[in-house]
Amino acid sequence: MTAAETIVRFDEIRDLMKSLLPPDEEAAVIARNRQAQLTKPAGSLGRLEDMAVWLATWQGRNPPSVERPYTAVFAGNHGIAGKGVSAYPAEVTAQMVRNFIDGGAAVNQLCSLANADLRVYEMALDEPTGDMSEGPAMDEEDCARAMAYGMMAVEGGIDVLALGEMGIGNTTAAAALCCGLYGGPAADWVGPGTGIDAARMAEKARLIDQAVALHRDGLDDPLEVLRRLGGRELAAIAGAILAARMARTPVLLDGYACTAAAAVLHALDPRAIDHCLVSHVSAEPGHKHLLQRIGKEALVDLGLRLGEASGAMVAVLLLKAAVACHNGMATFAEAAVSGPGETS
Ligand SMILES: Cc1cc2ncn([C@H]3O[C@H](COP(=O)(O)O)[C@@H](O)[C@H]3O)c2cc1C
Ligand SMILES: O=C(O)c1cccnc1
Repeated sequence: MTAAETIVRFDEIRDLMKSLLPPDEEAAVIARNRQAQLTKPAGSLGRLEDMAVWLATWQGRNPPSVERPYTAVFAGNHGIAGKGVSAYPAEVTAQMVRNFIDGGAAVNQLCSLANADLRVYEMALDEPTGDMSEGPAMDEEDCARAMAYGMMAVEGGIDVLALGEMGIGNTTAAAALCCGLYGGPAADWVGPGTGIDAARMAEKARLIDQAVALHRDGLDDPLEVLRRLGGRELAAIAGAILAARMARTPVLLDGYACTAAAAVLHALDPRAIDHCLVSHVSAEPGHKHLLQRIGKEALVDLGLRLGEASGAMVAVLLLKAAVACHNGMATFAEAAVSGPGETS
């Protein structure tokens, strides 16, 4: 495999996409069989059962474990933020990075609760990407390097990788990625983000429509969509998802911005995000449409619209619940409990 630190071109990313590890079907069968023997009516733990089987399948081992969750939050700044698309100023990105380091953000509290290591990856915050409504957000090297940076965040020995982002203006980038990948008017994909009013939301959509029109000749290629309409933190998320696949590390995606980054890989090859679960459905309205496009159902709907991997961390807690039951419960035989239709 190409060493991530040397990647500067999309062709190198395309090469990596050719060697996606398949699911470990043997691990999946073992986990599913175990679920069938545990002391509960068949299927009664619902999606907790699926989560345990998913974890075993993509970790490629039984029993699956969630002792070492790792949370990566990528931070980037966006040229389009200068056009008033967010309720908050661009400085907040760097200020929130400081807050993450000092332990004061929502994601810090959730990581403490889940016993997860949190790492924040700052990506050239003083040099925002280009304004997509006037030109490409990034050149190929900047975008490929951002993806490679995300790949390097994936270390060995991680049980599950929770991904998140921080970047004022990035719900605009997320909506633009969706428009670029799936088409439709931007109004179908935009939302209030940090809390803009209807007039600013209309302007947000107008700017995205302008950007998509400007870049229309390059939008057949999902990596070009990412380069022209995305952002560094979103490219890094895509890179981290890809590297996690190579490392047999299951991934929990966060909200709209994070899923939009994953959708770029899905557009390149629908199998590329099979090892990812969508943690929650964001209150950002485009997220629901996006989940339909990529064929995934979120674990929960809590009305979150924060980002930072906050929803992914709630999902880590659910995953811990799933694994505790899966690994710790007695089987019918062990507990001498009669199975369905058995008489004692
Ligand atoms: C204090 C604060 C903390 C945040 N944590 C995540 N976001 C979230 O809001 C931003 C996206 O919304 P928009 O596109 O409207 O700018 C991202 O940085 C995202 O992670 C935050 C935003 C703020 C203001
Ligand atoms: O769902 C998200 O990713 C989201 C929503 C609002 C603000 N920031 C992120």
